[in-house]
Amino acid sequence: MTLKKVNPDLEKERSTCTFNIEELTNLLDTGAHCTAERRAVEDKVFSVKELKDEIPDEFLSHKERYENAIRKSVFLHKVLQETGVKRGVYNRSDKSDFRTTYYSIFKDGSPFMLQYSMFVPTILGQGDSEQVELWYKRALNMEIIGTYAQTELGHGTFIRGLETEAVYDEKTEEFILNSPSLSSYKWWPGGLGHTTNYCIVMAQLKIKGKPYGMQPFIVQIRDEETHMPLPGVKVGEIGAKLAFNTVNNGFLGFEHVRIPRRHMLMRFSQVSKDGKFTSSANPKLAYGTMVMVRVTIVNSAATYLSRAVTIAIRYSAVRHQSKLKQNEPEPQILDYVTQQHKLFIGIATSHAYMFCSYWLWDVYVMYQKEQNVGNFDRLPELHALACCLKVISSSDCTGLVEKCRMSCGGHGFMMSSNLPQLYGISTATCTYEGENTVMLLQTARALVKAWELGSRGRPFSPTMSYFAEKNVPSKWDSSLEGILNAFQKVSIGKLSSSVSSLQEYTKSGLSAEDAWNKASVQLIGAAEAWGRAVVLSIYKSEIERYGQTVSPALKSVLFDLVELYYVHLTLEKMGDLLLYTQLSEKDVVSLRKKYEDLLEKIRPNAIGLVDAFDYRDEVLNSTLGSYDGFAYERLMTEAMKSPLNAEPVNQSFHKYIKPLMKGKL
Ligand SMILES: CCCCCCCCCCCCCCCCC/C=C/C(=O)SCCNC(=O)CCNC(=O)[C@H](O)C(C)(C)COP(=O)(O)OP(=O)(O)OC[C@H]1O[C@@H](n2cnc3c(N)ncnc32)[C@H](O)[C@@H]1OP(=O)(O)O
Ligand SMILES: Cc1cc2nc3c(=O)[nH]c(=O)nc-3n(C[C@H](O)[C@H](O)[C@H](O)COP(=O)(O)OP(=O)(O)OC[C@H]3O[C@@H](n4cnc5c(N)ncnc54)[C@H](O)[C@@H]3O)c2cc1C
Repeated sequence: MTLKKVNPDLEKERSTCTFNIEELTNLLDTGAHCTAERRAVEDKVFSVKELKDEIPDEFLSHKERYENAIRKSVFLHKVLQETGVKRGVYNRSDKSDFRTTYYSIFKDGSPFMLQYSMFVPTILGQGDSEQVELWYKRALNMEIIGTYAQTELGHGTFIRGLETEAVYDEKTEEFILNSPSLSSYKWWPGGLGHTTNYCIVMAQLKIKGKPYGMQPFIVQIRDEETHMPLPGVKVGEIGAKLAFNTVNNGFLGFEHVRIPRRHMLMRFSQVSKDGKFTSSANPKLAYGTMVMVRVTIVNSAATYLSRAVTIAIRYSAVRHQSKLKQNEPEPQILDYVTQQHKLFIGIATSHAYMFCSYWLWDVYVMYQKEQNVGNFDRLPELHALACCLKVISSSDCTGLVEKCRMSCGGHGFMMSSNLPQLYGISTATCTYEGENTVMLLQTARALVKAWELGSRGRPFSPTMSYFAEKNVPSKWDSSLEGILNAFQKVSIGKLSSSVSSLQEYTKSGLSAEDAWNKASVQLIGAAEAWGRAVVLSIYKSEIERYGQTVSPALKSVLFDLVELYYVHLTLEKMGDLLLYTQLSEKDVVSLRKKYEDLLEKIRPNAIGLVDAFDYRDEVLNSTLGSYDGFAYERLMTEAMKSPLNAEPVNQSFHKYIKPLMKGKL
């Protein structure tokens, strides 16, 4: 099929863009040098023919998909090694550490994913210098391939309830790993099924019968030559899932498997040869990898959404349907304001979380530096931020990815659109690395503690400082500052009500735990409200900061999106605002008009805004979202790849249908 260069609809759209697309790309990539570096890596990666799929993945069997994913993972590793990309070392954004490039090769994840995302970072974060020297090099060279094995069949959320044991035997200076029950089997770790030969096992340390809490151990599970499971190791794959079907998530059980003492990662806690335990300065340091991954999820969530919204907006610009005016041709569906309502918030939300993720990453890096000199003061706030922003970014972005899929009508249901797969990998972020409700409850725990300490005169940490302000009623103000203040009032109101309920429930005789459980719906509301106030504040302040360095044309568009985000959220959360602020019906009417004006203002820049995410066709992997906009041609080309289309009549006709038709069954 010969294609014209670009669909005229998209050509027209690109001509109405009011800002410099490259300037926005550089800003989103955290610098022009990051864009250049990313494009150079992409040029290299996408020129490798072995990394291209001849048959779409969805037409392969489960086993074939796994084998194909392994083949590509190996080629990709080689290419990334040649380009000098540091695997296992995170950066501020998915794009600048090439996660996005990496994942464009696998629509459903890679079996090496956990090697890079958690195995190597845990060695770096939890190993002492000697252990890092030994294991990091081996892992980087792929001499060993590992995963992070924490979750068990019986427990994921409740880490203290994990059952896998590591019992120290001082006679042999070894730990004995054991899985005492079916529910203690590790369940979920990526790559564990048939890919990894080592793993970090989080297990309950016991010395002379005394428990010392969960600690990380590096455990060999397969022979380095034959890849056979080692004696006492029971390992396999957990089966088909909603997504992540090429990640090779696995199960693992131990029958008294012995490992050397120095295989416990000992940066923070140590066990001496004679079985003396030295505790870390803060027992929660063993949970450090989870904090780091939660921080990175905020950017991943924004990136998944930016891919989905690019596909949906490009498709909406080339798709014509129905009639707006009787005597005119069918309009582009992007001209329907309801379509703009579904999609433009996707661009703004992606920006909001991207800019917040850069800020959060900087907070994390700052904490790391302080932690290295024994200062853990920032950890409680960082933990609360990582939990809460992980939750609202993953749930908002996943909801909007699904909205993007539905906004493409029937074609959004096609696997070749890549929207179902994007939904799959996005919704997984709501569960992994801490289930979202549980993470909100962790956030609420930190907020209630801060509130109670604050009421006794203790200072609030920076993102909670507004708790100190008196919640006095003031006139509604629709400026950005006014809306931010209003959301802070909602946050204070919800937290204050939750704390009152907790106090009332305990006063009425409930235990602290029962009171907490009874008030927990309110508590997760308070946690979410704090997260909203943080995101509104950081998104605005980051754009104000960048606004001073970018061109006036770009600054104006960036603020259109900030305003859209603010007004959209105000209308969405109207109930809360009516309860806790002076918002009136008149204000709502004028905000609705403001919202409609903003959609109209953003409309000419819609394609420019998604082009600025700078996703090559190979990254989007979508029949609907390609840069040239030839969606129908691509849909047909992909349909022809269905194995059923290889022959005009399928054998099942002769075997079953014909006898049925002839009444000969
Ligand atoms: C680089 C180039 C090449 C390209 C390749 C790139 C590839 C990279 C791809 C990257 C993509 C990323 C994909 C990642 C894939 C991830 C796959 C998934 C992995 C997992 O899911 S691993 C398992 C995760 N599991 C969890 O998250 C479990 C959740 N549960 C918990 O975290 C906890 O148990 C809890 C938070 C629920 C707490 O439970 P509990 O009540 O038991 O708590 P405690 O009583 O023990 O403690 C409460 C106090 O401790 C503080 N606390 C809790 N957690 C932390 C923490 N992590 N840090 C600091 N402090 C913590 C609380 O605040 C409490 O403090 P207080 O003072 O007592 O109030
Ligand atoms: C795609 C994917 C990849 C994963 N990869 C890995 C991996 O590589 N390594 C690894 O170790 N793990 C991995 N996991 C496991 C993951 O971390 C856990 O599934 C997650 O932490 C949730 O724990 P759970 O499954 O035990 O859920 P549960 O805790 O059983 O949650 C079930 C329900 O109970 C509720 N609930 C639980 N506790 C509470 C509470 N205290 N208060 C209120 N409600 C509660 C939850 O809100 C939820 O509604 C992965 C999971 C997925 C889906």
